[in-house]
Amino acid sequence: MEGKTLGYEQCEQAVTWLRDHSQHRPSVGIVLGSGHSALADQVIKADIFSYADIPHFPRSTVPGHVGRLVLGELGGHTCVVMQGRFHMYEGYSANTVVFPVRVMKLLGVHTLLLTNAAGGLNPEYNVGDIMLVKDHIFLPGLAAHGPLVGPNDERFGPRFPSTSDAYDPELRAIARAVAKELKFGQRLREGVYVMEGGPAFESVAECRMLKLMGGDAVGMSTVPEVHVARHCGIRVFAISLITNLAVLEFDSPQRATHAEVLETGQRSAANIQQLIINLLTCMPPPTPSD
Ligand SMILES: O=P(O)(O)O[C@H]1O[C@H](CO)[C@@H](O)[C@H]1O
Ligand SMILES: Nc1nc2[nH]cnc2c(=O)[nH]1
Repeated sequence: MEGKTLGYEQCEQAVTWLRDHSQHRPSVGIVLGSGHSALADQVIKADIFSYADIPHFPRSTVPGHVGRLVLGELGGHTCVVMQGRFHMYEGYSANTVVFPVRVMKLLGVHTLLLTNAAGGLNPEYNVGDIMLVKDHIFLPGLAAHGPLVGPNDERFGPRFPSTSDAYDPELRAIARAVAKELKFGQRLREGVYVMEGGPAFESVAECRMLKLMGGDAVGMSTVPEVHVARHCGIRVFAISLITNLAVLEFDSPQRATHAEVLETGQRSAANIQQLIINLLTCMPPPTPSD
């Protein structure tokens, strides 16, 4: 496990560097999941930085995560877009995984949109469906392997944040309306995302357990970022692209592969991009209580 703690001062140093290198002052953050990098190509007046050049930023090690931060305009908002995220299974601590979200906060971001690739646990789901995340089960977090474990820095937020209201209902309602306009029909779902640690895909018994627990989709990311965003008062919206179906039958020949995850991501790129850009176009600023 990589051990350096990235705190407020390191966030400030990254922010100073970004402000020195870009005129953009983003109010919306976007984190792109496995195979979703192409959305960043839609950003206009883009300033593009390799993670390797930004102070304290970790490196992307997973195929489908390009490793660049893009600042510019998208859907009428000034955005900072992560073309690739970090995962705990890469050997990064939870604190490191969420560093960019805290940098976003200090950059002035008030709303965070997250995408991920996930396996469908809900038997009604099909590959290519898009699930609005309405809640999560944070398996590592329940065992105190989350980004808020350790000394609490009150400059970011309180010791005991609530998470029962993590996924903004107003943004989900707008996304439902946008999906209707785009004629997504049954491909638009709303459900519970389970985060497990990875990197192994689940066994059959594990998939059955996660489904019984109330999970609709399973992945290896997103919730650490959500915890930290909510801790520092950022409004959150998240979607899962169902890239594969969880294997729920013993002796099934079906296997999850990262290649299938990336292929489905490519095939569904246009839908994800339309949904996010139209959501941004319709998105009001947050109310003062957010
Ligand atoms: O959650 P994102 O980053 O989209 O990626 C998902 O896809 C990868 C597995 O194929 C894992 O990293 C899983 O978390
Ligand atoms: N854990 C997990 N992560 C995924 N990411 C994309 N598909 C899957 C999956 O089936 N399981």
